[in-house]
Amino acid sequence: MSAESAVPPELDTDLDSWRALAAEQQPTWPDRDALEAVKSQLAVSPPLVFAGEADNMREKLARAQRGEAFLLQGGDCAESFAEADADRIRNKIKTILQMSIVLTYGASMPIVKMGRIAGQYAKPRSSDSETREGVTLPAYRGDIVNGHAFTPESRIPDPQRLMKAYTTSASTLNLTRAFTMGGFADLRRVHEWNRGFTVTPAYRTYEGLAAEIDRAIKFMAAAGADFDALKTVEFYSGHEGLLLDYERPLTRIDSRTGLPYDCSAHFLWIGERTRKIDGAHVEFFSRVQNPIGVKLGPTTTGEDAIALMDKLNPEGVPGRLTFITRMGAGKIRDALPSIVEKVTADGRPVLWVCDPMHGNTITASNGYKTRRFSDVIDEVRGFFEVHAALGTIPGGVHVELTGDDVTEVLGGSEDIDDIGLEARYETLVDPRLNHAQSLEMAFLVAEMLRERANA
Ligand SMILES: O=C[C@H](O)[C@H](O)COP(=O)(O)O
Ligand SMILES: C=C(OP(=O)(O)O)C(=O)O
Ligand SMILES: [Mn+2]
Repeated sequence: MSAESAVPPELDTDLDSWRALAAEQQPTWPDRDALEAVKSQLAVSPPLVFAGEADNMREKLARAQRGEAFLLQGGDCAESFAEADADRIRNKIKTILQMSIVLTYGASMPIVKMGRIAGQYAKPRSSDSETREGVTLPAYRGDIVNGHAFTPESRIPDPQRLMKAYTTSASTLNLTRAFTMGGFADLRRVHEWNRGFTVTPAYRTYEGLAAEIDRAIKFMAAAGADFDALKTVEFYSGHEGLLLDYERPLTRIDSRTGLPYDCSAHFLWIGERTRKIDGAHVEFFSRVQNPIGVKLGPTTTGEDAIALMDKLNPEGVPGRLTFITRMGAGKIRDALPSIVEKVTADGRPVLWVCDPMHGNTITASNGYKTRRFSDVIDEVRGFFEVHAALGTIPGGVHVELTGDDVTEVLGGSEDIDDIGLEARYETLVDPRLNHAQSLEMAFLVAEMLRERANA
């Protein structure tokens, strides 16, 4: 018996029901024996998260559903093994902490913080292959599958990468936990989170806000407040639940409840390309207890959304299901209302989150895959407008970003143009907001949240 099937038979059957269905976007592993060996190894490796943490997160997301909190999720489009180093992880965490403080302070709203981090290694692609200068090779599908280098050897799916994804996720999560629980995230260090970044207009605006927070904290200290609660922050991990050869072996039976949890992350989302109602991904994630997200692109209908609710959250458990809409700035105002209306009429709760990145991808004149900062902001604005018009709750944003000083998205206060993209275009798949653009976005979203609160 393989280690992967070392769970009670009745649950094993449930967790493997997806195997009878079509699983899109999976690699063809050439070495099946090596794959089975790695899956067995993963199945006996310690879980990366504790099921109780996923339950806590579900409760936090339920608050966001009710408009009592707001979700901020950010991180790379595709994490890479080579870049899972301390500096980059710290910059990413600092950027998300800074954004969240801007949102908390600007909108007087608790922020649920989640990275696209510690597992965001598998990528769905539009095409199975990539052609450069007449040479065609299999597409890069994320570091968990194959290498980014454009050579035949590197593009062969290698099962050993599953184990490397697990160990790199473990070390990334370990450092993330150290930063967020070990004193670094203490609210009294708000200034320090800005150190080391390039001085931009957003950096200066943040300094001003940090000074105000300092003054408020000093005032509260003088008034005798107890600051123990400010020392740590809850930070959750999330990634696209795409590669079932990874997610299934990391799914464990929780000893407290006897129920299955995917212990590769707190939160898993199903992508736009794999959300078919009768597909393997929706079937698999319907069986685990974690909070689950589904990306909804512009072709989604209200009926699709209800079918997903029937399958993924039939009982309407608060916090269980998040719809991450990614329509495009030009489409959201037309495409979103009918979906929200249908879901609202159903009555079961969902958390509405806006991904303003994936519907706004364009190709620059010099060939770079990019996005306009103005389109990103316009999509978030459209998202807030639609929810305001319908009296529903815009509950969060989901963003591709990095703490590094890259040049991948057009615009922002540094006004990056087509040629400017050439300076530091480093992403492996999709363009990310850099540090300054991430802060600018947080200031703009804080304003939108404030307007909503005052409406
Ligand atoms: O991150 C999202 C998708 O994996 C990505 O946008 C697909 O990109 P592609 O169209 O270049 O394959
Ligand atoms: C693949 C992604 O998005 P989508 O499924 O929305 O295209 C992603 O979030 O990287
Ligand atoms: Mn992406």
